[in-house]
Amino acid sequence: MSCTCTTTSFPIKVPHTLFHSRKSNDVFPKTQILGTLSFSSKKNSHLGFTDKISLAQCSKTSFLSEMDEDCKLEVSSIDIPDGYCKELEIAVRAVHMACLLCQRLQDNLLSKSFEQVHSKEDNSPVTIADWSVQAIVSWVLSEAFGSENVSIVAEEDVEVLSKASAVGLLEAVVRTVNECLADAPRFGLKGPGTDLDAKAVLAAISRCSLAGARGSKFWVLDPVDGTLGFVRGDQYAIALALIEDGEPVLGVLGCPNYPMKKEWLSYQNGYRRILSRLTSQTSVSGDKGSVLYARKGGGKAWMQPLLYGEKNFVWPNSAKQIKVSSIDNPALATFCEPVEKANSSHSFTAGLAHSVGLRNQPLRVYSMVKYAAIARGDAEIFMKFASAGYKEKIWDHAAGVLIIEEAGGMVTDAGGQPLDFSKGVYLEGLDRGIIACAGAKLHEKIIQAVDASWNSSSL
Ligand SMILES: Nc1ncnc2c1ncn2[C@@H]1O[C@H](COP(=O)(O)OS(=O)(=O)O)[C@@H](OP(=O)(O)O)[C@H]1O
Ligand SMILES: [Mg+2]
Ligand SMILES: [Mg+2]
Ligand SMILES: [Mg+2]
Repeated sequence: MSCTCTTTSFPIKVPHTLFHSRKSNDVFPKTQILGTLSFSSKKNSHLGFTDKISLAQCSKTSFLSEMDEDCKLEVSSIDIPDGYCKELEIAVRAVHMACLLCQRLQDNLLSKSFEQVHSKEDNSPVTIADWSVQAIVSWVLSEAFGSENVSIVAEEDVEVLSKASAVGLLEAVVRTVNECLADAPRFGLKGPGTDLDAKAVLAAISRCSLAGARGSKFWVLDPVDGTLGFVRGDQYAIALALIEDGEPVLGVLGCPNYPMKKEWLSYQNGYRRILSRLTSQTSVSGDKGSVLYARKGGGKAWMQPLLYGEKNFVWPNSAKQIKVSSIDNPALATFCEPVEKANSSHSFTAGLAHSVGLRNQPLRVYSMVKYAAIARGDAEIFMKFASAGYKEKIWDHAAGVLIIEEAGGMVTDAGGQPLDFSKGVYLEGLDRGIIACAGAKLHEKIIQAVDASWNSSSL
């Protein structure tokens, strides 16, 4: 069964009449093709031939070579294989549910001491939210598609939770997971019926293994990206992507704290006090928080506001299309970058900004919310130049990259190459840094500025 997307904004809307002349080259602009096109040719108002072709052929006129003269193509439908529709819907429902959970957790984290924040071996923070979201998303995907059909790569593991000293922490995670899953029917998801015990919660977390990153099709999850931002009452994201044959094909990015005003995004603007007053109890839909998503080749990216109050989630929950900004003048463009200097060189990007002619102060934002800002048109550039030894993980980028690309933007490394999600857990071969842009003009200027200044940098 395939879902026939007759309203997709894929390079053409269907039904659609195309005039094809034998002299033209491509019938359609080159696109990432996912399905088949049904059409009939019309020559002098009588039907010539009908055909179903793989959309990959559309970028060549070979399939029209039999045409003996100019003709009209009546395109009747575009079929995108079902494999993406159901998976996208379940992923969005799960991330939406996890966003509301994290809002509640962040609200009460801010009202308590920091004892709920733990440190991992690499000294990065991990909280009840990270473990709980990983357990919940893992459980929901396995329930929806059968655990034998689901492979998940995710950031967290059960090492800290399994320690004898972590009994209280594990109990808190189990309680949090069950409270959230009890609400699953509100999101159109099947709940477990009875509470999961500690063993089932640990199994859900640990079934997400790094080994899955070598498979041909796997989910990749960052349960809380920007945990630092989460514990500081600021921005963070829940990032879920589906990777097939080394490329992200679905991207879902939950941004529970995304504010209604873009200037509130920036850490140094100190709006987190205002944001923290907009708690999950007092907020209404649209106040703060959204879920962004896209499917490869869909040609569109979408954003739905978080649900508040007792309303039930109805797919696609008043989603609206988002597009990158059309600003390509550096003097008007805004760039965003990580908050932590340890995660990206602020001095190097300041030099790039100066040489490219960027005038606006950088938006320093935690997590993949930076990707969301580009996809929504709230910023034009995201730059990250981590220290030489740091290896970027696929869960920190997969969802955001696809959403920006389907919103009309582009993401490459500093050499202009796409990020490579086909080499396991890390973005192997990344050339110097990550540059995401709303458009090619700004992107080209930044690439040139990096080349011009790299040798004099200490990176
Ligand atoms: N040293 C270093 N260099 C580069 N990146 C690092 C580094 N350390 C951590 N990380 C990963 O970056 C994730 C946070 O990225 P951000 O872009 O949000 O950085 S920042 O939080 O704004 O500083 C953060 O994601 P989460 O762990 O999910 O929070 C880290 O995985
Ligand atoms: Mg982390
Ligand atoms: Mg992360
Ligand atoms: Mg994380």
